[in-house]
Amino acid sequence: MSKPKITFVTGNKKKLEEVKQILENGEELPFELTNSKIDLPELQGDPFDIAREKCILAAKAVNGAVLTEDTSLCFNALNSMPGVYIKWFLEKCGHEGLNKMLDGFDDRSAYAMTIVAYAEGPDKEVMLFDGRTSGQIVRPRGPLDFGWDPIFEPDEGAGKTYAEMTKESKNSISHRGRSFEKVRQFLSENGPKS
Ligand SMILES: O=P(O)(O)OP(=O)(O)OP(=O)(O)OC[C@H]1O[C@@H](n2cnc3c(O)ncnc32)[C@H](O)[C@@H]1O
Ligand SMILES: [Mg+2]
Repeated sequence: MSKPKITFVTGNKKKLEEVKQILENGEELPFELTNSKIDLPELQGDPFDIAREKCILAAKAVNGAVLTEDTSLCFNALNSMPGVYIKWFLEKCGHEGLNKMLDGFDDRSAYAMTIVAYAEGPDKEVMLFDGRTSGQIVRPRGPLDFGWDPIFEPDEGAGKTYAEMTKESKNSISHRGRSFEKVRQFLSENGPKS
């Protein structure tokens, strides 16, 4: 019997790579994860409201079970900004600009947060799963191929930035790893039935 499908809707291929690794690591999943590259609108406001709205749009577009996720990078000295707007700050200001934003402060601490949203279909209840990792904003170190990884040094990363860590190490302590572990637990009991 074929497994029920869940579509992970994201326009970001690095996210997709990590999510596949996180979910494929460990016990076999009772569903098949497929991907759709629909670029969903970047909504504004409270991160949990954004995650919920994005998932509703994705479930309508796919007309089936979907996962979506939103990732924020929150600077404590700036009362959690840029937060959900990190995509635009990174694009416009770069790693150096993000660092400079904190140069007037003693506190360079930050946290990364992923909120995953799941809906079994359009008009179904949306479930949210969050994961957080605390760290420091540092001058860029390591490969430049995924977003702000080179400037985020997690407190549990033995002094390495996310970019300097292996994928396995990053996933084991990351905002995304933590949120998708909750998703795995939930879906192994409550996932779609074929
Ligand atoms: O289609 P979606 O899933 O929304 O993909 P996106 O790239 O638009 O992603 P977000 O809206 O969640 O914006 C988050 C920004 O942070 C970046 N990002 C997300 N996760 C990251 C991670 O684990 N490490 C570094 N950068 C990350 C990502 O490239 C974006 O610039
Ligand atoms: Mg986005």
